[in-house]
Amino acid sequence: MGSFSSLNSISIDRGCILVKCQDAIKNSNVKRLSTRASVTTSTPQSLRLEELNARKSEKFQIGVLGASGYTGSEIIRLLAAHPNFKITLMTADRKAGQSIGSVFPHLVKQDLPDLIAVKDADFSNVDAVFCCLPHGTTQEIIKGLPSSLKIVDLSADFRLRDADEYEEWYGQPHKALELQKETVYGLTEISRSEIQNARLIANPGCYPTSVQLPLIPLIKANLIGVKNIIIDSKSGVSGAGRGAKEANLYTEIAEGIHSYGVTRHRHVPEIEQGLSEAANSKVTVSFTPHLMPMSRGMQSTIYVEMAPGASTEDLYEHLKSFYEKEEFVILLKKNEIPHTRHVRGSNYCLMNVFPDRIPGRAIIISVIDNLVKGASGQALQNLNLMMGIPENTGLHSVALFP
Ligand SMILES: NC(=O)C1=CN([C@@H]2O[C@H](COP(=O)(O)OP(=O)(O)OC[C@H]3O[C@@H](n4cnc5c(N)ncnc54)[C@H](OP(=O)(O)O)[C@@H]3O)[C@@H](O)[C@H]2O)C=CC1
Ligand SMILES: CC(=O)N[C@@H](CCC(=O)OP(=O)(O)O)C(=O)O
Repeated sequence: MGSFSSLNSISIDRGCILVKCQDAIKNSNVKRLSTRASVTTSTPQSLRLEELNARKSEKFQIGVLGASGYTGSEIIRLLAAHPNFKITLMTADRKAGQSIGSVFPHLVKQDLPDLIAVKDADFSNVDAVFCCLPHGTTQEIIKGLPSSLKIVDLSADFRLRDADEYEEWYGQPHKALELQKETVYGLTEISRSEIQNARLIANPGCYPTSVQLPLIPLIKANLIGVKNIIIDSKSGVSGAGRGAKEANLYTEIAEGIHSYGVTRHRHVPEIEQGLSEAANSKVTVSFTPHLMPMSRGMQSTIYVEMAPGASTEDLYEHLKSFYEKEEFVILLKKNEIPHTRHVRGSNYCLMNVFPDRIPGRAIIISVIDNLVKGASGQALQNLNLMMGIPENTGLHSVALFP
């Protein structure tokens, strides 16, 4: 087992002891899964430290299914600086048989295995996988994986709890309903304790992440009404994946805004599911997504009715206290406008609340990088939790600016 050479500081963060060490992990022997250490007042501190010291030096073998796509390559980029996760298996479909450097030249220097087809993959030494595959395909593949594997699924296949709703929005019956029952929806800041103990995570969609992070706390606190929520969202083109067709060509997207999914987009039921759970009643929303001429980034501008007597100041103060201790969700100073260029390449969600000209209404703006907090970054946050290591491991990169 590997070990840290020195222990510098200890802190307690969201129920976990964080141990900061000066040196990187020295050895890279592979250990299998372990659980997260929760702090209890009855636990002898010395024992806990030993356990955490051991855990911080553990290495886990990671598979990336769909490594030749945008979210797969983003996982590889993030794991390049991860001390505990080593990618030992990578799959592709049409690109199976190729090296990662031939598919993504920016990754040529990474020490990684070649891409293989899922059917040829040996999972016997793999501890956990990120599934970065198209929805529909994913459920069949996950069904065939060993039940010992921890899985973070970036597709939409396990996000909707209602099988009929899945069929209605995704146009085919769900084929792995038994797995659906054990799935935890991985909006990290909202469901942290369930995620820690989960085996299979449905990583949220990018639009639903940008919308639910501000709205769920406000709905739970009864500060906004659940009627007349209007969501106007904009996404970078990478949101459509690397296999995107004509509609995503440079000539179609550059120098313009492209609305799509008007009146019907498959993220509507996912957003409504999360908000309805927060409200304990059925919530419906108006949602229109747009493609913007940028590679990555996402903004949701959300128009809400405030609860009788509530003010934008109340909404602001509630979000401030709700996210005060969170590393990746940041409520900006009053009047500061969130911009997508301030989250490019980072796992941050920036948000703010503004008064509407119409009395009783408020405008909320939230921004994320669709490939990071909207996909691979949140997926890594979740797997860190599932493996019992600090949630922010490998997620320290600040935004690329300008
Ligand atoms: N892009 C984004 O911003 C976000 C995406 N997501 C979701 O994450 C998942 C991956 O998205 P993204 O990376 O953008 O998609 P890409 O189209 O960029 O990549 C898809 C990957 O899946 C592989 N693949 C395709 N079909 C099959 C198949 N039948 N069997 C096995 N492997 C297959 C591809 O291999 P090959 O290259 O060889 O064809 C590729 O590696 C999707 O479900 C997407 O909806 C979620 C949040 C945000
Ligand atoms: C720009 C663009 O095309 N975006 C995708 C959503 C990306 C995403 O989050 O998709 P999943 O739900 O599959 O994870 C879309 O609108 O379908």
